[in-house]
Amino acid sequence: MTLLLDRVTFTYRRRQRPVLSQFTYEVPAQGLTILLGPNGAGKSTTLSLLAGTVEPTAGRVLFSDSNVTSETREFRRHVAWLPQRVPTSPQLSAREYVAYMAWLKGENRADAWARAGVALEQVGLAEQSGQKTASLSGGQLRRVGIACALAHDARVILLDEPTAGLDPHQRSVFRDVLGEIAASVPVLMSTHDVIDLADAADTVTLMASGRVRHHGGTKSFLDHARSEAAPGRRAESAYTALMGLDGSR
Ligand SMILES: Nc1ncnc2c1ncn2[C@@H]1O[C@H](COP(=O)(O)OP(=O)(O)OP(=O)(O)O)[C@@H](O)[C@H]1O
Repeated sequence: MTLLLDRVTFTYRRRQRPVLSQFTYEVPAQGLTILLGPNGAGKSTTLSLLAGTVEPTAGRVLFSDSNVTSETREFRRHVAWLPQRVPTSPQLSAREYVAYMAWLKGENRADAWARAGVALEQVGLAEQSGQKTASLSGGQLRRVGIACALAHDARVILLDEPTAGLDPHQRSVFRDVLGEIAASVPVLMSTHDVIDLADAADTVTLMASGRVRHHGGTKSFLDHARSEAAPGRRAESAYTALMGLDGSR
């Protein structure tokens, strides 16, 4: 599996300056990659382009060497995508909703229903699976969205700030789930939870102003931390140093 942006330029309507310009980025083919960066860095735009939900102004999005814009159906079957705002159907129960999304991704009805049950269990929502999505909390809805990403045969999983709105316990549950999933399917996720997740990631990509500022294994990211940083603060310290927020750039 390869999924990449090849010299992509992207400009939002009614904006003059492109958010991304001649931007090339390949999703690492294995493990968990976290996409870090300040607000407005271009993380969501990058993920939306990789997910095929927006089209580049110029350049190509390639999935296993096929141009995504021309192979959209096949591509959507194999790419799981959780946007920042999880779209739901309030009249459906959590399980019906997840099963419906899996069916849209090409699972047959029986498999979609079975997989929805397993995915909701994975995200700790087994007890709420019969509840209408309209009655779920924001954090629970986010977990329903994560379950949708897990309920079909994805070859790559893209998650835009999946931990936003989760309480500390659920964040740690999610981290464990993610570790299990990323062992077999590559996962790229954006996050602001640097401290929580940098240690769990295999690869860290740091974006700023539409460019990759740092990309590499987690160790090489953490090596940028100040030597006096406490063990629990190394990721934050590395982020600060690489962003030049400590006056080093
Ligand atoms: N729908 C839109 N229309 C116009 N401009 C947009 C739109 N969405 C994002 N932008 C702009 O594009 C730039 C990149 O935004 P993007 O959401 O990709 O950043 P981000 O790194 O995901 O930020 P955050 O951490 O706040 O989610 C920002 O300047 C933002 O204001």
